[in-house]
Amino acid sequence: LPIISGVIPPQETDPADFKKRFLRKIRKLGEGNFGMVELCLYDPNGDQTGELVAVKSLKTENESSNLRKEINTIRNLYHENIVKYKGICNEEGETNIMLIMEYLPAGSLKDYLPRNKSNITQKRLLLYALQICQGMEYLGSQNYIHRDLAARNILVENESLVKIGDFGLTKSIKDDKDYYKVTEEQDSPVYWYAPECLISRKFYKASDVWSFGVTLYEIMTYCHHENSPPKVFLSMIGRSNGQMTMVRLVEALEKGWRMPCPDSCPDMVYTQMRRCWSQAPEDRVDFESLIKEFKFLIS
Ligand SMILES: C=Cc1cc(F)c(CN2CC[C@](CC#N)(n3cc(C(N)=O)c(NC(=O)OC)n3)[C@H](F)C2)cc1O
Repeated sequence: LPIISGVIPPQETDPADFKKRFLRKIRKLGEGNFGMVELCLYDPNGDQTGELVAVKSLKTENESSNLRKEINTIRNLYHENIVKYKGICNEEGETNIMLIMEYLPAGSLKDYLPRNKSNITQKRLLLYALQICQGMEYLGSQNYIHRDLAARNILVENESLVKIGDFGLTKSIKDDKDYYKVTEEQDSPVYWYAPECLISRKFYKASDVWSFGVTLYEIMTYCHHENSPPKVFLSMIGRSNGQMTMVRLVEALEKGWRMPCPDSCPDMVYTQMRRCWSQAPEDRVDFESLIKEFKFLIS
């Protein structure tokens, strides 16, 4: 039979391969040390019928190895509480690769909670806490340590679903060690860091549990800027210059000082925070136990 004329088989195109010429920058969503995340319209038909995506790119090229590691991390993560990888844009040779992710217009909990405080119940806050623990338990099961868990990196899909949205500092601990040793001097989010991270720059999965406790504190205060962890710590340790701040923070934590129970936060929830903030990593609760606790508190 002659080939039916006029029927051209669709070109086999890889949906994860984004062409730079079809990416239209709309606005910046965030800024990091070495790069940024921008809202873009991917519009191959050139008629505004394309889809909105979040694009992470680098300011300088020398960080591309970090971004490549982040891409290889997020592309292999499949969980409802982890932001979806969509693909990469990798043209003009190998230099400036870009990570394309799904766009969640409601933004992070840091944006969402203060704006919607009046119609978010405490039970809903505990649902978000549960979902973050479920995403983190999955991340740990893949032998990754997040190292930057905070409300600013949790995205809101809708009022009943949140996702871990950024993996810029995530490290794999696949080989023999059970910790990651910080090498680069990032201006680290010290107020979310466990003592062992501040003292020996070692990150364990239990260090992510500590950061989750700080994130839970943010959630229970609806991310109100007056109660932000930096403000609360600085009000306790007093203002000082950069280096001294770290020293005073470590001293306060070693003396057992912890952030106080936020107003209107139930004791049973504050108890979970304190279980995340045990001085020794091995004494901290794990995400599996936290999931059971939040399921009970929500039921
Ligand atoms: C190069 C490194 C680097 C650069 C950065 F800008 C940041 C900081 N950035 C992280 C991604 C971010 C917050 C999260 N999670 N976000 C993602 C979405 C989305 N996928 O929709 C979104 N949406 C939104 O704001 O809608 C109104 N915000 C926000 F851009 C901050 C971290 C970095 O490591």
